[in-house]
Amino acid sequence: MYETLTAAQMRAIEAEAIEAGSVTGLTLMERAGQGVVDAIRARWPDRAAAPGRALVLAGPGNNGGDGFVIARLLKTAGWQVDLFLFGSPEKLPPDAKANAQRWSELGETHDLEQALERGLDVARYELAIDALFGTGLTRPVALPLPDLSDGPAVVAVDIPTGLCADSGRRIGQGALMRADLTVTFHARKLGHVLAEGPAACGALVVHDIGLPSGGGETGLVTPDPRAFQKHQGHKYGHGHALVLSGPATRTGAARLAARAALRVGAGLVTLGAPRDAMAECAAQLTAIMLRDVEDGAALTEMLGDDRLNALALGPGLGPDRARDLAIAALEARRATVLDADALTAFADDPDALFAQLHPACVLTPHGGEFARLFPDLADRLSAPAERGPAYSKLDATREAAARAGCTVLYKGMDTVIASQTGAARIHCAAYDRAAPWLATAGAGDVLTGLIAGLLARGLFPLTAASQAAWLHVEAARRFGPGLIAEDLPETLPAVLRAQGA
Ligand SMILES: NC(=O)C1=CN([C@@H]2O[C@H](COP(=O)(O)OP(=O)(O)OC[C@H]3O[C@@H](n4cnc5c(N)ncnc54)[C@H](OP(=O)(O)O)[C@@H]3O)[C@@H](O)[C@H]2O)[C@@H](O)CC1
Ligand SMILES: [K+]
Repeated sequence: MYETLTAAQMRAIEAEAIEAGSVTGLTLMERAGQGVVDAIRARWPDRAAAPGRALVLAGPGNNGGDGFVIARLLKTAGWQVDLFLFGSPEKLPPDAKANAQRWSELGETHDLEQALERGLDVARYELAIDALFGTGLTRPVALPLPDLSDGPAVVAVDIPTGLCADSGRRIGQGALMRADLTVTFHARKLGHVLAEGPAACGALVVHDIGLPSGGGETGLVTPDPRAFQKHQGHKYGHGHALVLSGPATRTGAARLAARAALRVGAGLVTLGAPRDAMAECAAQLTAIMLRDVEDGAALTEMLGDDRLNALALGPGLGPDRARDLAIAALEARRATVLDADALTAFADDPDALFAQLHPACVLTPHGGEFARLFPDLADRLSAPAERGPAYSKLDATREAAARAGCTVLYKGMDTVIASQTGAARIHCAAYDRAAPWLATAGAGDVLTGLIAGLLARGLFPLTAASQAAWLHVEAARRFGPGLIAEDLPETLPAVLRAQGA
């Protein structure tokens, strides 16, 4: 699992290494600047081989200090470099000031605000370095920054200026410098993987500057093959998932979920459908079993069979059936995934749901469902972020999980999974995990089924939800263009095989 850091955690790691005497701030800054120049060379070898004009925008802190290092290294490599500083050279912190001094032996330091007033002609540059603000950004950037979108290749040092490193949100209505390439140091920050981060960063490179690992608390989900491997044994040894279906003509969502649960390795999967939907479901199912579950009372009776060890309900149920079944399901205290209508059904009284949830449950809301159950958290998340560190999707999901008393998987390109104990993971479907074809009808139902299947196999809720999120995206990436929800369970065998399952 890759760790992600907050700005404060990154500062603490850096300070500890410097205090221990293992490295100096100046060395770290040099390594950071060198890392950016190396990444530029790797990404644009043609431009690096025939260096043109480069624009370096440096800020008043150590991000600006990195900018001075980069200006020097680019100039030494043959680029014509123009450097503009926001703020005064005398007020730079010590390491940045030392690098400003070294730069002054090679080129001039122009005043950025004056240049912007006069009008900065960005079209003359092939490369622009954004070293204005990094992890130290705490308030909106009050600068009329030039639009670089049609001009030079833009490289953000550490994080695009204007983005909060802890939330990936834009601070205020201030400027946001979108980059083609972002080079960060030591580890990803939360802002690279949440909210607007991935869209603003372009490609992301993490450059090692020789700091010890550890210090972060939220990891990015990576596959755990042990979660997928199937040990020898009877089918009942791999669990029995029950997926509840909606009425006739609305059974597709539950059937998709059931198929995903079976493909991910649950020993048995049963679809529980109301009487009017039995014929429709029977015509569609083979390996998946079918039982008549008319209402909550019927479900309670059925759950007398304790081999049914994981439930999935929500997709296609309709709110009334969803509420009735959810109450019965939660009373039975089984591992249970609640999605879609099973969340919306409690929009008028979320506390009634929270009172019944227990630690073996997983809620899988998308943005709208999250707002219905946790309106105050959603409001905080959508209110403009005036200061950094801003309230993040990670903060909101953690609070939601604590309130619900169970695991919450808050869907999105930046899926956040948190348990009621505060443990959390992020699955970022961007950069080398981008899965644009996953935005398709029914994909969420498949995710519900994957979680239920892994719960049936005995995984803990946080692990089941995290690994399901990874499998879901991996299947979409493997299938690629033209993907529809039905393809996801069918692509799973190849995904699992590749993971050594
Ligand atoms: N940590 C590490 O290991 C390494 C870090 N390195 C580099 O250092 C960067 C972090 O440096 P940093 O802490 O000096 O912060 P940075 O982003 O340069 O901001 C500077 C100051 O600006 C201020 N300020 C804030 N918002 C503002 C606004 N809107 N408008 C005006 N001013 C504003 C605020 O000060 P304030 O005014 O609030 O006192 C803030 O402190 C990091 O991103 C990386 O590039 C590398 O060298 C390698 C090792
Ligand atoms: K920056």
